[in-house]
Amino acid sequence: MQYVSTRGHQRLGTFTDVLLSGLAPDGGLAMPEQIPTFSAAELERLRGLPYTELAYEVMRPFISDIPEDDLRGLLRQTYRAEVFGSEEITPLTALGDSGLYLLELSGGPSLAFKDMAMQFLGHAFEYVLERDDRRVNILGATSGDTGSAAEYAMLGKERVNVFMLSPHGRMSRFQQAQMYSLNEPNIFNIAIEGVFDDCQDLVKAVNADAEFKARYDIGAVNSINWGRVLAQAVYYFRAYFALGLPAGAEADFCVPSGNFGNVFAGYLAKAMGLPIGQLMVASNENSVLHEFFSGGVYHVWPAERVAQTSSPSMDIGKASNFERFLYLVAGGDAVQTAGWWAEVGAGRPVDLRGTVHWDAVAASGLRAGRSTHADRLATIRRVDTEFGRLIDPHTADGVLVGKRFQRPGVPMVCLETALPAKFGETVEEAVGRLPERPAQFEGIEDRPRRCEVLPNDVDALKGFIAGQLDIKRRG
Ligand SMILES: Cc1ncc(COP(=O)(O)O)c(C=O)c1O
Ligand SMILES: N[C@@H](CCOP(=O)(O)O)C(=O)O
Repeated sequence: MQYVSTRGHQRLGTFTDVLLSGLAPDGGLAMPEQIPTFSAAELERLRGLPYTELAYEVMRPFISDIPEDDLRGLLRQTYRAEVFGSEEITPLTALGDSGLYLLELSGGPSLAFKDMAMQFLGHAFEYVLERDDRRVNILGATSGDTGSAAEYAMLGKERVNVFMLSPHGRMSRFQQAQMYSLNEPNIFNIAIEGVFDDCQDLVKAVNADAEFKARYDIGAVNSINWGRVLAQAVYYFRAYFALGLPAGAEADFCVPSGNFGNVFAGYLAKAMGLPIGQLMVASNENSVLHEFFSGGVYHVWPAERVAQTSSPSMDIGKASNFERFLYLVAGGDAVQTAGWWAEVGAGRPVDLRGTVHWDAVAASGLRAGRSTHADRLATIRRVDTEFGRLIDPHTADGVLVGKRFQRPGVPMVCLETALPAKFGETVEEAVGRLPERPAQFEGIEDRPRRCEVLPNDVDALKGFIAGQLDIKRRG
């Protein structure tokens, strides 16, 4: 399978090439040249497979440059009960007989769904770097969960350094502590004076400097990395089969969304033939995606408009992966996508109303809803009271929107994207008690912190990266 850029049909190589390179040289995102599909009979063959086997079947068509046995080995190394807390890896739990289900994705080391793909990336990076005798310096941006998942996945990996940008003071105390308390020679935490979108723009700006990128072997672990999206698609298949529906029957999914990576992975599963009906995008108060799906205009929000909310990982005004979705809406027309992103880059709206593209959006099954702080608290409280289940604020955004858009007789699977322990303050506000936290995280907020605060300035960031790598090189 070959990959191309969303902005120019530039050939980017095979899976391991795009795994290591992150953004395309033209600023676009990597997409497979075509999306392989499963027939109804093939889908039936996947029903009941253990997680690693299912992951192999879903991912294999996209990965032509890792031998079959090696890929199976990487997946077995990744998806283990000891790492994800259960043999099922992603258990599906019915919320009573409400027709709502929780897909549990947060049993991994950092207590958020990001581990599902990031653990795979950790093993895959190590495999490819050893095979090719290379090193990579990962530059990432986080609004709270990608950062810790990436750092836990890359801890102690000899050929990898992680430089992780986070918005200064905008994550939960637990999230900050998870990252900043690490004291490892290959992990560098950098708090940027800005919002998540500023952090992500810095990542893109560094990637746009081809000379710097090549000299310092810059790589990516955000969902701009195709490996993330691909590994995330697997659990949609898993959840669908766990519902035990008759062949071909539809299920709906609701996905708490910020950077549009998770829900795009669901769209990929749907495009591969999984019978997903509605795919709900649940936003918080930063409802730029809701604006698009309800009105047809995509107009990114400037940093000043992005509010600090109680589902902070979704405080995003410019959703990276949305570019992949619009590329598919345009039928893989990279020139059209590049045109739209020139508008986005200039801060202007992309208006699809009345166009064939808007018809394609309507046919995609994606819909959106949004939630507020009060909704979030009420949903956490209701799910606790009615179903005896404590959920985190992001999952609550999803459950609220999922319930709103439920169709009679069609199961609605809500993705649980983090454990409540990460957001104790908000959960306590909702139900009057703190959530349980795993023993290894007791007192984490009191541990010493290691984090560099930098201005929102690309040259300052490049200087920091170059300086730290020089120090390491000199030993
Ligand atoms: C807990 C949680 N929920 C939801 C999201 C939104 O997911 P995505 O950015 O893939 O849309 C994130 C961050 O990505 C998150 O950390
Ligand atoms: N919410 C994310 C933001 C980054 O998303 P990604 O999926 O593109 O890595 C976070 O928690 O960091």
